[in-house]
Amino acid sequence: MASYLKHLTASAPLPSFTREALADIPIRSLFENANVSLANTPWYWTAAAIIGSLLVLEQSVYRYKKKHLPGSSWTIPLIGKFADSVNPTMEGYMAQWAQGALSAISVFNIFIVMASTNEHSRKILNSPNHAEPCLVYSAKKVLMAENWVFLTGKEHVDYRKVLNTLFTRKALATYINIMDSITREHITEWLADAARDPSPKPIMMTARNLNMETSLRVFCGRHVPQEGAREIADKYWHITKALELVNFPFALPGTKIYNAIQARKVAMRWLETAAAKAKAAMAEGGEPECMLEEWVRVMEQPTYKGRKDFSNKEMAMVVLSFLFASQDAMSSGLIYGFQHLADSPEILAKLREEQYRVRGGDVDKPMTLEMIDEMPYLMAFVKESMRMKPPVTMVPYKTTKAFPISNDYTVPNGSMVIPTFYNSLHDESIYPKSEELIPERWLDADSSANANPRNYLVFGSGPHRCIGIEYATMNMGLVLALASILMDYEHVLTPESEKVQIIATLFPKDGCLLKLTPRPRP
Ligand code: HEM
Repeated sequence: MASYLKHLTASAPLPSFTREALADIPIRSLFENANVSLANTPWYWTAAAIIGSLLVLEQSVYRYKKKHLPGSSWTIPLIGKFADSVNPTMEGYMAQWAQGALSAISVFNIFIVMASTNEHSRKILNSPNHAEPCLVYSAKKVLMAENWVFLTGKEHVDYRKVLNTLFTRKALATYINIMDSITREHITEWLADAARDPSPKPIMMTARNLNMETSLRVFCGRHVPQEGAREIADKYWHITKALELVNFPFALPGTKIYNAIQARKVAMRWLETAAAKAKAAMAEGGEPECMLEEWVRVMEQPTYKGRKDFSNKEMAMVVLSFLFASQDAMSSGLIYGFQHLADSPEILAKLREEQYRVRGGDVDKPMTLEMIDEMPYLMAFVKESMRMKPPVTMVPYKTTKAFPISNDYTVPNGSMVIPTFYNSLHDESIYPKSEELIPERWLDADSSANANPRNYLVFGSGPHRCIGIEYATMNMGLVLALASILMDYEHVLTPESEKVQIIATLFPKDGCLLKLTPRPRP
């Protein structure tokens, strides 16, 4: 360290880049004489001068990049708004969005432009030549750098074409049987638990566990044994915690990232084995019963033109990416779905009426895609519930070149640029009474909600738009429908029920306390 500092004597002139950058800043006088020789100055003054210069440089670069955008006119040295991002709150985000269509912040010297309007958010999502998704820093370590989710441009488009075949209507028809039976098993367990202890309980983990088992079975079928499914579900929480927007960046033992990497290793072992077993099962013939088998079968078809040489590891990484992308968002959507229904008895009554009508009163009838087609109210509710509380409120992107995002502002290359969805989804001109839950707005073909699909950014937009939309909405609809005809559920309100907790996605702060009882059959 000492020798390093020795080389950095203040007798050296500041690099020209630095001088140019500093020329723009109001504290210029500090640097005007920066190239005077200080050869006789003690090293600690030299070090102090360098540190001081770097701190001033940090401020000036921030102000240079920020230009006229709203946002603090200076940034906290080194860490910036780190403290705010450790415990993000909806109120904090809303205050940021209220600053303007575009606003600036800096965290750990990463310059960030936040977009709060529909126009700017869509522009970011639909400008692949200027910006690409940048999952949180830890994501590459946790999901592995070679995972397809980190592909961009043509490579991404080609890979995604293959994966789109896993979400066709034919494939979804296979998955819905799995969803139906697993959901019924879980509801039976929930009711058995409630019979043993009728006190209200948060459904936070209950819903997460259901989603995890459903997804694992949909993706891997019988190829992940019960023991593996339990182990993945138990460890998965570590992955969720490591993927928060801001985290300690090094994978030292005991840190969230370290724990998440260990959890991923366990999951990958089971998922790779599942991919191998799915290939073997399809080689023996038979109809696909899960996504991995569907994938193998699609590749065998004569009409299939894409890649065929997917290794077990690659297939496992895709499943891992789906688990990662689905688990938190779908759980958030489901938990708010329960909360919204329990708090809106009129809506719940309409949803139940539709269920009994389409099922002819038979609550044991397994759900099919054709039945879902006849349940517009259910699906309108799911859509509206996520409009009110979008599970994902923002997705970080990074600029790959200078990005002229508006007439008077260009986001510098290498910045983070964040499209946000909340304002789009609560725009009073598109969604009148936007703070009210009104599923009917989606049932009227001429409503402003339906006339402006561009505003519905719950699943993003552009080349990286969510691949699992149909699967996610269908699963949420199915769970809420079955829960509503098989159970009565009462939401026990607490002072935290309306407060939002952000764990990557949004959740009610009290975890949504529900009191469950079996519902008499019609
Ligand atoms: C309610 C549930 C869900 C919500 C709200 C949601 C939301 C999102 C959003 C906002 C994005 C970013 C889009 C963009 O950058 O434009 C995304 C991407 C993605 N989602 Fe979802 N998602 C959900 C469920 C799922 C499920 C169930 C799966 C998998 C089966 C999934 C897989 C993915 C993948 C793989 C991507 C990245 C796509 C790409 O880069 O091409 N998501 N999702």
